[in-house]
Amino acid sequence: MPSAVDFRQTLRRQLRQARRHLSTTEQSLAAEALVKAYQGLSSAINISDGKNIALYLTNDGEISPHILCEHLWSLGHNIYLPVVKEQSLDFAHYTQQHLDDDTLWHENRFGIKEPVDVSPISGFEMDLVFLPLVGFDDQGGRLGMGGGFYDRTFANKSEQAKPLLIGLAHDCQQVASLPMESWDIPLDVIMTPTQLISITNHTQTD
Ligand SMILES: Nc1nc2c(c(=O)[nH]1)N(C=O)[C@@H](CNc1ccc(C(=O)N[C@@H](CCC(=O)O)C(=O)O)cc1)CN2
Ligand SMILES: Nc1ncnc2c1ncn2[C@@H]1O[C@H](COP(=O)(O)OP(=O)(O)OP(=O)(O)O)[C@@H](O)[C@H]1O
Repeated sequence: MPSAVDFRQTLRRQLRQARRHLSTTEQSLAAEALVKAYQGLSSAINISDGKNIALYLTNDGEISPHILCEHLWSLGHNIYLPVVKEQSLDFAHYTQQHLDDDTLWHENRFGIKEPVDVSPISGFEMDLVFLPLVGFDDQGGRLGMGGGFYDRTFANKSEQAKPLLIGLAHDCQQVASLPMESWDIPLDVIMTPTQLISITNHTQTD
């Protein structure tokens, strides 16, 4: 019988392939649809101005938060991107200046760009964290790239405490049920181009 680890690896390979095979048009429409999904979220919970919000730069066919990012900047939120440490993540401030200045960036060991920031801050200083993912289920289960970075970063988070963890995904990344491991931190919300799935009870972010 295949082990749970083998099962996660097989699923990871299949779901990564599925998202990489989406067309450029499908990717653009999906990125745009996230703004609508976010508007649904912010009308359901109270997200006041000037929040600290973590996004990510798209990689390997992930749904792109770049249009959502422009929207959040326009609302006056502070945007952060993950910075890979040894085994977990800190978050670096990301501003519109980064869009046209290559010197403000460097590449991490996975070839993903990170803002150069001498004092990135802890994930617990975020109000909302949008997480990339490979697979999800409707119970808040998340399968990531396999590094355990987000799980370690939020390992001591109690339910209800900030930040609100929101998985972003294409619809083709949904699976019926993911086997949860002891270290897996469940998502509070999942946003796809067509769904806003709320797992925990949250009425506001402050
Ligand atoms: N866009 C994005 N940023 C992210 C993550 C992510 O999943 N997506 N992470 C989520 O934790 C962290 C980085 N973890 C990652 C783990 C593996 C790979 C990856 O592409 N692995 C390749 C091998 C690349 C290499 O070693 O050079 C692979 O498995 O094919 C990327 C990011 C922080 N930033
Ligand atoms: N809190 C933790 N403490 C110690 N090890 C952990 C913790 N969280 C995860 N790990 C380890 O990280 C490894 C990868 O975990 P997992 O497969 O759940 O990563 P992932 O969620 O897919 O990755 P990512 O969050 O980077 O996208 C596991 O082998 C697990 O042992």
